Amino acid sequence: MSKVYRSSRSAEAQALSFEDVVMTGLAKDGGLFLPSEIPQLPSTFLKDWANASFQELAFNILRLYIDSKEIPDEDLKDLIARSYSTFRSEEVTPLKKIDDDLYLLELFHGPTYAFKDVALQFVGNLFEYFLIRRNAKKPADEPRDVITVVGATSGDTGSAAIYGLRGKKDVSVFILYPTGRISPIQEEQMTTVEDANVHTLSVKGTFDDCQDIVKQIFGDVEFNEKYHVGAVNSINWARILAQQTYYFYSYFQLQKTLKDTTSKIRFVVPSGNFGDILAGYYAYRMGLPVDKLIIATNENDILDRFMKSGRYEKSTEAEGAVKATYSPAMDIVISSNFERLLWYLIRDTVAKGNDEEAGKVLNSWMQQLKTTGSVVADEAVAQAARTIFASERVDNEETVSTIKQVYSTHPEKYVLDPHTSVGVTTSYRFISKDAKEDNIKYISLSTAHPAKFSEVVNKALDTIDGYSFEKDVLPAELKALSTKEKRINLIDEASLEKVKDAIKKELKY
Ligand SMILES: Cc1ncc(COP(=O)(O)O)c(C=O)c1O
Ligand SMILES: N[C@@H](CCOP(=O)(O)O)C(=O)O
Repeated sequence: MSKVYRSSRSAEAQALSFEDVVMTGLAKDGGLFLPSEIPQLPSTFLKDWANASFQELAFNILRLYIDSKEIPDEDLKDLIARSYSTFRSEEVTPLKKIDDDLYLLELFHGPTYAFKDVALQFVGNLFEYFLIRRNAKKPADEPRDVITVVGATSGDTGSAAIYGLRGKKDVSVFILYPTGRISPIQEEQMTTVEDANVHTLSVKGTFDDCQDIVKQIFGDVEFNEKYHVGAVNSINWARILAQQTYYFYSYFQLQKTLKDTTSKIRFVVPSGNFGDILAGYYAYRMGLPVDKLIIATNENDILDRFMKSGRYEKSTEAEGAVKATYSPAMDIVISSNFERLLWYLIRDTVAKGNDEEAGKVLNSWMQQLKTTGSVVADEAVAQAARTIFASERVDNEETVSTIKQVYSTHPEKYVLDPHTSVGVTTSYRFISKDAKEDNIKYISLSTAHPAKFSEVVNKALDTIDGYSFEKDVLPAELKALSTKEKRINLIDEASLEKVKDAIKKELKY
């Protein structure tokens, strides 16, 4: 059972608790925290867990990673119950049949209509739980423990983090987003929240610039000591952990629908920062019978190129600049969580099972990536990735045409969001190559509600008779946002100092 965490870049194992890892976010050496051993599922889990609710499954999985001395059973159950009581679907993440071989895992039934809610509702409650416990032990004359959350978003993490943390005592939230590169509804979701502990910074630059500034803030010892910086991005291990539940839940849901336990199950995941699919990798390593994890990228295709060539490098076009695509939340060049996967792959191959050596090799690769923009992985590492992962790249035109095709052929006129469409396009490419006797079923992750991306959805569907965005797609709750006042704080340059100054100005200490 894994209870010890280490940094992906450090040679030394650090005996860190789950609480340390969650509250610290990023390791001091710039690496990501990961469990050195991945816990294994009980041998009877396929039978025992098959009929569990989402909440029961979440408990079973989290319990394998979090010691009951750190969070007792009763408290963990309460955290889980509160985190998923805010979802509009009783199942939390229901499965929807699209075709005989294709199912959509709808992850957008939380407060902000994006998959991030599944983890960030829980992470918000976790921060609060740890802070209440820490402060309860403090004498009245000592300063209270606080946390200053600093996060970067390409649109969805920001609002999900804000809705997970708004109004929470001793927590301040600062979300950086790239000016003009998120959808209007995403900006409204973040900037219309009135709680005094919530702040947004619209930064002139790309998501990668924002993510880079956030990582630099974590590396700033003085700033960190004063403000106690915390992470809501998927660099925070708790995000990856909480996302594992829906792989298990959908696996069992599909098995029940199929009544044929011999089917192979593949997950297709629209990917950017690699946090969502990485949760699937942990589920697989724990023992969930997954046939393949398929990475679906948009035209920002660093992950697809790695899978095909073993080279992890920024695009050769325009010095690796990010492209603005129809699936903007995935407009990311460097996928921060890919580092966690590389650590396991390196350890299992070139480092011959040695944790310290894996950290050393990965550290040198990450330095090389930073300085030259490119790393060539050992063939053994690339091969190890290919044993479970596959990938495809989807362009804007295909994204739009799949939205149109699914709407036109599905009996309920199902509307995909553009990120989900990248996954569905990828799924159809695989399905077209499968033989019937392969007996493969695809679960494609639906990562956001289509209403968040009106421009692309309308581009696909506007010419179809009878289609109406307002009537068929837009929930009243999101429609109401446009009438609220936005608080926009512009940072005119992607500058660490300017962001730090903006945070200091708001916190006033
Ligand atoms: C709607 C949507 N789909 C897909 C992704 C990609 O997920 P990940 O960054 O975990 O790979 C994101 C952003 O993270 C997103 O917001
Ligand atoms: N697509 C994300 C980018 C941040 O990714 P994260 O999973 O690391 O928080 C977003 O929508 O903000």
